[in-house]
Amino acid sequence: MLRTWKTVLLTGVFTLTLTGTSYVSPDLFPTSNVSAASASVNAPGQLKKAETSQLDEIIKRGYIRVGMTGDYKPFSYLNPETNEYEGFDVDAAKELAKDLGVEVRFVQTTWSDMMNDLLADKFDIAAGGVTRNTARQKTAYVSQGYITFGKAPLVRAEDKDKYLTIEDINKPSVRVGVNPGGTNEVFVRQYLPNANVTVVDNNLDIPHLVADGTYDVMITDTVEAMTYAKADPRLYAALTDKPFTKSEKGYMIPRGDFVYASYLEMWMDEMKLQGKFDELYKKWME
Ligand SMILES: O=C(O)C(=O)C[C@]1(C(=O)O)C=C[C@@H](O)C=C1
Repeated sequence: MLRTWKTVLLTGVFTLTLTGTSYVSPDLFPTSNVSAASASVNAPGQLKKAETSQLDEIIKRGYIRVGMTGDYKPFSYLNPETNEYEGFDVDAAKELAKDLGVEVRFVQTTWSDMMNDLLADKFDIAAGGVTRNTARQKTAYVSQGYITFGKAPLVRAEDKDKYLTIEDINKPSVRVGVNPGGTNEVFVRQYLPNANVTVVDNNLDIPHLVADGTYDVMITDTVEAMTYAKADPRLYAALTDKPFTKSEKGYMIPRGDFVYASYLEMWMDEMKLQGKFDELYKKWME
């Protein structure tokens, strides 16, 4: 389903860094948008005591609930044929569960709902290509990063030299497809106000709609652009070596739980130290 650009309402501001430039951009998850009911689950500023850590609850429960959108290759993909989640962060979540000695259960969310769903205790951790940013860190706990990437254009192969700057894209004649609620939309709203933008609810549709000529550009993360360009010769991932922005992916858990956060950080340190994230890069990104 397509939605017009004007129907999207996001509020608030946060600061991002565009290669060498500081700028202000809409906040994806402003604290004011968090409903009172969900915020009371673990409201900002409310510190949990070590003995009530969510880490213990997960272990006692016997499974960890991992929130994912399933629409973002190669990090998380809900395969409609098998109804199973696949991807880098699906494998990482299974490793996390193994390390905890519990089962893993995936809970579907959307980029627009992810923060509220986390605060409403629908899952224990948000994963699947979540971009680290200080806006999110104000409301949840965002882990260390595990991969660096940037925003760049995914275009048709025949247009490989056509959309190499913001100015090339920011024109009424350029049709841009973007998913709602994530950092792609933040970027497009901030930098491409003059482009002909359509918000496409299903992120998985956009690369195909670029390939078939419905849109000219998908602004997305370099990792995703490369995945689609590799799978479809009609597509080209531009500027992968010098993207418009630079960010990292991480995981989000409720804030104020020192025991759970420390565990997550040590598990990530170990994933790096033991080369397990490297194995996942090779499997999903090379
Ligand atoms: O919001 C985020 O953290 C994301 O990185 C998710 C996001 C986005 O920016 O919209 C990233 C790329 C995908 O195409 C879809 C979702």
